Amino acid sequence: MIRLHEVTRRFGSVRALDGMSWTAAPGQVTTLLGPNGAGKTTSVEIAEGLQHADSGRVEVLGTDPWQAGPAHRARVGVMLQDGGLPQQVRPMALLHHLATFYARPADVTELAETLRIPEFAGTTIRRLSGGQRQRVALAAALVGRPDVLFLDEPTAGLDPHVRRDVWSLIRETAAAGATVLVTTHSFEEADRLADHVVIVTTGRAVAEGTVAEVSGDGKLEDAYFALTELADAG
Ligand SMILES: Nc1ncnc2c1ncn2[C@@H]1O[C@H](COP(=O)(O)OP(=O)(O)OP(=O)(O)O)[C@@H](O)[C@H]1O
Repeated sequence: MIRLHEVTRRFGSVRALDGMSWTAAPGQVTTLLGPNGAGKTTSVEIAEGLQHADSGRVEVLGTDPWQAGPAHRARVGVMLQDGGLPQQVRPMALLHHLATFYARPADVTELAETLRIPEFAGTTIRRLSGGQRQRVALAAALVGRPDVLFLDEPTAGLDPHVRRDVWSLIRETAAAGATVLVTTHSFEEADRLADHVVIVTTGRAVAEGTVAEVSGDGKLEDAYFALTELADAG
């Protein structure tokens, strides 16, 4: 479970988070949608324990992530946009190495096959294409079989086959009981994946619920534009 309640975070005069509240439940995919600068990355980094909140309450797996120790962090998987991967290593060597950090890691061979990593297993990470690198970053986030998984735009730049496989892998991860949080700018991705949608703008959540609840009688896209334009005007 991830829970943010009335969280604030300032950078100088910028109020990145201005009373941000949302939740993400186990066994569900929650997608966070919102314009550039709305506060998605800041709220996710706070939930990951990489940044602290100025005020408000943050709880992940029953713990304040900023105070949490290594046992908590081992239960959390993170996929960052630019990967943060070592450059001179081949993908399988990296994944086998990461698996040794966990008590009950995923089956590395199976995980790699699902993400079609064997296609480029002989290439060092430095020489991979953006999409290939992203697949390795996703495998790295999943190898510890995390209870909470944070994915930042997981399918941006992926080809349609791989995107479809990544979507089913994300659904399977949630079906196995994990709390999965996905930030995205894709309405299609939110429609396909989300059990729960949160729309954020100017540092606050302005809607939260199932796709049907948030969309009302129209499409998710229409609700998004109405809600984010309304908040900007206010
Ligand atoms: N370290 C920082 N120093 C100064 N300002 C920051 C910092 N981090 C974030 N901000 C500001 O806080 C606001 C929210 O940024 P954030 O990265 O959370 O937005 P986002 O919703 O993730 O945007 P995007 O869709 O572009 O990734 C922005 O105005 C951003 O410029």
